[in-house]
Amino acid sequence: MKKRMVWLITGINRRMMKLLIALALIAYSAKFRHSFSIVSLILNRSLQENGELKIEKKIEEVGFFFSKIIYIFTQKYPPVKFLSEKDRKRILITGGAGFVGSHLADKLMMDGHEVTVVDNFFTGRKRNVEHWIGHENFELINHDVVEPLYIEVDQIYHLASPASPPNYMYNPIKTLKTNTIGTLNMLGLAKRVGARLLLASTSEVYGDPEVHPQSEDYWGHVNPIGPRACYDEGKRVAETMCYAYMKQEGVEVRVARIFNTFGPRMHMNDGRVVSNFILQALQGEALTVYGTGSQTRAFQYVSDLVNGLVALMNSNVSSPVNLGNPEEHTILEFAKLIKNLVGSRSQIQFLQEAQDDPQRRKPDIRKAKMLLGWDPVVPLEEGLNKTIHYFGRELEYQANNQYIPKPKPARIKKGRSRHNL
Ligand SMILES: O=C(O)[C@H]1O[C@H](OP(=O)(O)OP(=O)(O)OC[C@H]2O[C@@H](n3ccc(=O)[nH]c3=O)[C@H](O)[C@@H]2O)[C@H](O)[C@@H](O)[C@@H]1O
Repeated sequence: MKKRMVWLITGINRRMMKLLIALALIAYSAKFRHSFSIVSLILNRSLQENGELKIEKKIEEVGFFFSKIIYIFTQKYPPVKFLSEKDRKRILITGGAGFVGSHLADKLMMDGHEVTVVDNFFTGRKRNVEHWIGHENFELINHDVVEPLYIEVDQIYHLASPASPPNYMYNPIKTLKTNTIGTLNMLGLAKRVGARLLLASTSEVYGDPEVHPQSEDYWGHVNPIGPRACYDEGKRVAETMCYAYMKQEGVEVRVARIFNTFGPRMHMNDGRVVSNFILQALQGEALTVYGTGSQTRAFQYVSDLVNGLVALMNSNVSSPVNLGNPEEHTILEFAKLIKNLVGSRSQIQFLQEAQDDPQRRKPDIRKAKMLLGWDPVVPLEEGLNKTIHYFGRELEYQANNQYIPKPKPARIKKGRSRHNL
């Protein structure tokens, strides 16, 4: 009997507690007095008409309604698709806090996958992925791929490496380690967990090409001991490693040869031509053209590249595929275009030509078109305007933080060997 009484009292208390908590929650979440008075009205009427159970039900309903509204208004992440367990993949992006990696992370997250970003923040930045931090499908790991990594994943996008010439030349040994040991580690991981690996290779494997435009069957023209070799040769051996793991261990590999890419989230001090010219034009400084400016490049917007990477990863094409926009321009034309789009009065200044600078570069993308159904769709000017807008905002941000970045010149770190190899 005593036991039953205790049970009854605690039962009532539980119910009362629930009631009080629900009321407190509603009062807190409704925030606005007006909404709160409506809630009280509903509650008062219910109190008179129904018994305690009905009130409780009503409170739960109202509470649920408000929590839904609050969820909608306080949702801090970009919208994410729901994928069933069967379709949802666990995806690792090495270098995922970098320029391309962070855009890829956005796409895969919004498509509903579970994304793990690994970055050593050498050129990547937390700011690029901060909008996902705390999301249940997202994880950010501060890790250098030169060290082994032990996680369970289905797909690996291996992007980790500095990609801008001044950055990769800054510490060539580290660039080599990242592209060789780092790639071996990721292939080892892919083998252990049965994941598919996509290597972000580069148009630089073609070196200073003697064939124009460059198709995937061209073997390239690379100086193995020049200043760019740490990157060119590092990526070439990374490709070799992929195919060794494929043949010997049965690892599924995909190799994307990425041509010049630009867009928001390029680092202000990146040192590549797009960021340098935009920054110079916005700050009214001279646009620095290396050499005569007659060397050519073809620039693709980052969203096109990301779509190509995902299409390649999910295709059955294991041989290398070029991803780039074939619209070719001289660097001088490009300087004039950016100056016009910014509406800048900057001069154009001709500086010494960079050593081993590829003279002509343009992708042959017939393979990607045919096998992936992929084609770049963002026009150059549209992409540039978006990038200019982004850099304008970045300059404001930096100014508020009392830091005005300068475009990075193409030179090797002070104190290191300056021998011209
Ligand atoms: O943008 C990219 O995605 C590519 O950038 C670099 O390749 P590169 O073509 O040398 O890129 P930039 O440094 O942007 O140079 C492009 C051209 O502009 C010239 N340049 C660069 C910077 C500058 O201030 N002025 C200037 O005239 C360079 O000499 C070069 O001829 C990387 O090596 C590639 O891996 C990467 O894929």
